[in-house]
Amino acid sequence: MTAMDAFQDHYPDNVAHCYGCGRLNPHGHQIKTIWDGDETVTVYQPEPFHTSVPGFAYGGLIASLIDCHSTGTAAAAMYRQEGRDMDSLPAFRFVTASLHVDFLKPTPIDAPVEIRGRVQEIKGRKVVVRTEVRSGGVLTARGEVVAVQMPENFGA
Ligand SMILES: CCCCCCCCCCCCCCCC(=O)SCCNC(=O)CCNC(=O)[C@H](O)C(C)(C)COP(=O)(O)OP(=O)(O)OC[C@H]1O[C@@H](n2cnc3c(N)ncnc32)[C@H](O)[C@@H]1OP(=O)(O)O
Repeated sequence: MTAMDAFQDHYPDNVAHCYGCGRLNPHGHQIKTIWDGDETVTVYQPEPFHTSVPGFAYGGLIASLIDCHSTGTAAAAMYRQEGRDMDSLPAFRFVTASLHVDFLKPTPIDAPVEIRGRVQEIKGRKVVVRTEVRSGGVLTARGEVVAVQMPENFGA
């Protein structure tokens, strides 16, 4: 892994189709998240069709960015805690158990959105990630995600 590889670049192909973060989903957001010290960062440029009120981004987009930024952060944090390379096996795979978003101000659609995350807690199979969303340096949303390692029988 190089310093600027995104976490999502290391997702195995069989879990790389997520609408928010899968690099193999041509219709998805394909977000890219990296470490910046103890924080994780995603920068995303909304598209004109992500409109809510004209000029502003749809809240569901913001929630989606927080969601996948946080599950990626959870995986990266577990690798970091264990001192393991993100391509090493067994792979850490996280899904969202809980997603909480506070929308503080409208998020402009015509400027890049920056999501910054911090790991609040790692306990067993659970990682809690807190995020802040900014546009042009202005805080527009806050998020908290509980991410849980995907069980073997996921979806059964
Ligand atoms: C990087 C290199 C490669 C890595 C490779 C990565 C691949 C990365 C995969 C890509 C994918 C992306 C994913 C995108 C984000 C989605 O969009 S994921 C899709 C939406 N989410 C889902 O469909 C999940 C559906 N829910 C479930 O399957 C199950 O409820 C869950 C989440 C697996 C949890 O079930 P469980 O395993 O039975 O959990 P359980 O043992 O009861 O609880 C474990 C802990 O979590 C807590 N918890 C469970 N549910 C909740 C809840 N709803 N609220 C709060 N806490 C909860 C429990 O309290 C417990 O905490 P502690 O008591 O230990 O403190």
